[in-house]
Order: sequence, then structure tokens, then C-alpha cells
Amino acid sequence: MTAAAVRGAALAALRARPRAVLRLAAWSAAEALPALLTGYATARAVDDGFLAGRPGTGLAWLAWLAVAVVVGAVGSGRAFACLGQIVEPFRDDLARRVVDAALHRATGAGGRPDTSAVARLTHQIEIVRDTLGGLVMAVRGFLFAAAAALLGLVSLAPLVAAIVAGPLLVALALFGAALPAMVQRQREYVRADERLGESASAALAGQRDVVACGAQDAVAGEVGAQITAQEAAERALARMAALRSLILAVGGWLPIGVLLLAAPWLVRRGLSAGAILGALVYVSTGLQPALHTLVQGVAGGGLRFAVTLDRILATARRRPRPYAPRSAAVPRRAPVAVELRDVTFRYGPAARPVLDGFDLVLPDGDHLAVVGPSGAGKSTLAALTAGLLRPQAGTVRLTGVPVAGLEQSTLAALRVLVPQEAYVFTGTLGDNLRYLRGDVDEAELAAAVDALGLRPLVRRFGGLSAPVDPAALSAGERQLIAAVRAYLSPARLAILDEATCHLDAATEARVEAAFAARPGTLIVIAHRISSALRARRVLIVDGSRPVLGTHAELLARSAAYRELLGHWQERPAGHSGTSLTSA
Ligand SMILES: Nc1ncnc2c1ncn2[C@@H]1O[C@H](COP(=O)(O)OP(=O)(O)OP(=O)(O)O)[C@@H](O)[C@H]1O
Repeated sequence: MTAAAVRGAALAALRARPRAVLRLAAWSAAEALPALLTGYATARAVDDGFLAGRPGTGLAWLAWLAVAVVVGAVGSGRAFACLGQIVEPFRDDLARRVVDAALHRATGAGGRPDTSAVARLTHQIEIVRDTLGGLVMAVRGFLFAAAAALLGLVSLAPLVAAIVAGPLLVALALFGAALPAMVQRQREYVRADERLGESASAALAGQRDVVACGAQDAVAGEVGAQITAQEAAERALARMAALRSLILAVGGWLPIGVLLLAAPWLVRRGLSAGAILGALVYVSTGLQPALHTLVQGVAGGGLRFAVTLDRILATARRRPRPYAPRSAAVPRRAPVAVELRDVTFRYGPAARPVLDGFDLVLPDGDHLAVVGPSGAGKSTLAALTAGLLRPQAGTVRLTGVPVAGLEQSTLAALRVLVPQEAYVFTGTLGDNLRYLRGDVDEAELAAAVDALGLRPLVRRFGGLSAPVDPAALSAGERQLIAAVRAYLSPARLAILDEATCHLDAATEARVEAAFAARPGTLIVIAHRISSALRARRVLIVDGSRPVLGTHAELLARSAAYRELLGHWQERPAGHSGTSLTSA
């Protein structure tokens, strides 16, 4: 994010709340009252009071100054209250964008939102809110205090105001010119710090592998390079801090030196001792602290604001593109929809492999049911196919594209995964159904609702624009909503991971039939054996070497399959709801 973009974000927050900004300006003016009067009251107290032998008059001027300080304190307190009216809505807007993006990603991946990422982002949002508040206070504090001090100087003697304004303008110009470089150095420092952290923790986590492979020197070199980069970034940052000190010296200290050196000359031109003293007070208690607050506030809090906001917005932008047309990102003629080659996956280095050297090829349009006892690895296979898990060995390709390292948005265009835990969010029923395809037309939406059997629920709600309370829905109703949403997704590959386990057998059959008729490929992780009977092919996962075939082939070849089926056939007639996982 550039300095201009930071300015843009801060200005947009101000423009959005004009009344609060006006109130803030009014109280800031009250806050600046002491800055306006300090020098003048000092000059009058000295010239008309103490030096003229009238200490009462001198004290009266100082009393006026004390009143101004009280008014300024009240103004300062009220200004902070107005600040909340500007930064809180800005924080709320940001939070909405972040949570919205997290929802998109979660529903695109067929899972729940990453709550730890949302928590991290909301923490960053708090940082942005605080730093924006600091930024606004620093900038407006400087503007009002500097304007008040310059006005006061003009009231003492325009010549003195000109002597002070010159170096101040030079300092401000210098600061303005150096600010983009300061932002850049700060960002480079943060990145270097993060890269060093990542590199060191990766080296630590992979310690045993590093030693086993004899790669200590290579890894040490890599971490060492990051340390050198971080050191360079820190030096660059220190140079910027030195530049800030120079700016403060030019704008805050140089005018004092010039005033002191020019004092005899000013006296000769008719300036009183009180006026010179007043001018020094204006610079030392008004301009100098204001410039200090501006430079440190913008360069410190402002840079933190820029870098953190940058992070948040980049995260919020990183969302799947669910509204792509159905053909997007999928080759027109995709003979192979799913291809797993020599895939080995285990949950931990010491765990037994769930899949070991596993191959699976599904042509586009295939309909596969995956069956097997509980814990056999069906969900693991679904997650690997969907690109949510990475195998330790082998490759997973969808339409010929390796899923490893694909952006969420590209993955979401290739496949939709419906997990057992259906996710429905607070919003309207229509919002929930359109979430993966916002541009779906009413006719297609209605057809999907009818095809999957959601119509009774829509009627009960009184239409698609009715609000949904996820907690008030049954698990089956949530699954049905998630199924229609996935059905409408642009992805050609649909993976239902026990996504219908809470539906009755008839509704489950209807949902599966609708998905099977949908263009593309269907993988059903079966909860009931009836799913296997409906599929074109069946994969039985039992042990790390699954077996693939048609129902008839598996009956002939797989004892495990016969056992599962036998268990199902032993159930009373018409009981098609036998659970595989309870078998
Ligand atoms: N996150 C995890 N960490 C460690 N082990 C896991 C994890 N998830 C699954 N496992 C283990 O991997 C194996 C396969 O689990 P998976 O959930 O894929 O089986 P499943 O066939 O889908 O079972 P179910 O039908 O009960 O859902 C099991 O032994 C399980 O305990």
C-alpha cells in the first residue's frame, strides 16, 4: 500500500462521517486555545506587567492563560470522544469485509470459516483502528496547534512569524518527500522480520530431516541470508529515524536558534523583550511539540496503520471467484476429471499411512461411490482430492491441473466439497443458496431447489428472501441447503463427503440423483450402501490399498465389499438406511 493509498483510506474514513469530523474540528479549535494565547499572554504579562512594575497585571495575563488551558483540556477530552465516532464505523466496515471474505473462502472450500484466521484478522483490525485514531489525532493536533501558534506569532510581529515559518515549511517539505521512503523501509523491515521468523521456524521444525539429509550448511546459509536481510532492513529503518530527528531539528529547534541569534536585531527594529519571549514560548511549547507529534505519529503509528491495513485488505481480496461462469478455469474437453498418482498420505511422521502408493483416475462425467468402514480413510481421500490436504508423496490433478499450490479461487472453480457438517450462515435463504454463484438466474435457482427437494423448506420460510437462523434448522435441513448451494457451484467436480447422512433415504437418493445428472463428475463418500448401488463405480477403502470396480466386479473380487453388502442385506426389507460407518 502506497503512502497515497494510506492517505486515501484515512481520508475516506473522514469523508464518510462529515458531521463527526466537524465536531472534531470544533473541539480541536478549543483544544488549540492555549497554543494561540501562550506567547501573547506571556508577552503582555512581561511587557505590561512584570517589566512595567505591575505584577498584578502580569498575574492577570497568566490567569487568562490558565483559563485557556482549562478550556483546552475540555476541548481535548471532547475531541477524543468525537474520534470514536470516526474510527469505530471504519473498524466495523473493515471487520465486515474480513468476515465476508472468510465466509466466501469457507463455503468455497466446502468447510467452516477459519476461525483462527478471522481472530488474527480482527486483532489486526483493532491495530488499524487504534493507529488510525492516533494518526487522525496527530495530524489534526499539528494543524490546529501550528495554525494557532503562527496566528499568535503574527499577532506579536509578522516578522517573527516569517522567521519561524521558513524552517517549519522546509521541515514539512522534507517530511512529505521522505514519507514514501519511510513507509517502504518499514514494510521491508516487517517483511524481512517475517521471512526470518518463517525460515528459522521451518529449520527448527525440520531439524531431524535436515540432519538426516546432511543439509545443515545449506539451511544455515538460508537462515543466515535472512538474518543479513533483516539486519540491512533494520539499518535502513535506523537511517529513517535519523532523518526524522533532522526534520525535527530543522522545524523545531532551528527557529529557536534563529530567534535567539536575531534577538538584538529584532530589538533594534522595535520588538519588546516580552514579544521575543512570547515568540520563543510559541515555538517551544506550541510548534515544536506539535511537529514532534506529527512526525512521530505519522512515521510510527501511520506506518503501522499502512502495513497492517495492507495485510488485511490483501486477505480480504484473496477470495475464491465463485461467480465465474461454469466453463471458467476448466478445460473444455477434460477427458480426465480426477487423477491421483502414487499418492501416499499419513497424518504424522510416525502414523500408519492412510493411503499408500494409491492411484485413482476418474473420467469426466464419472459417478463414484467410496465405501468402507469407519476410519478407513474415505474423508482423507475426499480432502486430498479436493486439495485440502497435501500428500507426502504422489500428485493429485483435477482436469490435468496439479492441485498442490493452487489458489483457493482456482480450486473453488475446479471442485466443490460438501462436508458432513453443513455450514449455513445467518442471512437470507437466497444468500445461502447463491453463495457460490451470485449470478445464478431465478429459473436455475428454482430448478435446483426442486431437483434437490428443498421446495417444502422454501415454502415454510415464505420464500428465498426469508432470513435464516442456522441454529433453528435441523442438521438435515442444513445439509439440504448446503447441497443446493454446491449443486449451483460452477465447479464440475462435486464431492459429497457423507453430506447427506442426516437426510432420510428417499431425500438422499433424490439429492444424489440430481448431482449425478449435473454436468461433471460426482464422488460420493457413502454413508449408506444404497449410494454404492446408485453409482457407476465403487471404491472400497479398507486398508491402505483400496479396490475400485463396478458393483458386480467388487461383489466378485472383494470380500470386504461382500461383507458390507451382506450386512446391508440382512436388514429388514425396505430399510435402505443402513449406515456403512456403523457396519
Ligand atoms: N486430523 C487427523 N489427525 C490424525 N489422524 C487423523 C485425522 N483425521 C483422520 N485421522 C485418522 O485417519 C484415518 C482415516 O480417517 P478418515 O476420517 O479419513 O476415515 P473415514 O473412512 O472417513 O471415517 P468415517 O467414516 O468415520 O468418517 C483414521 O484412522 C483417523 O483416525
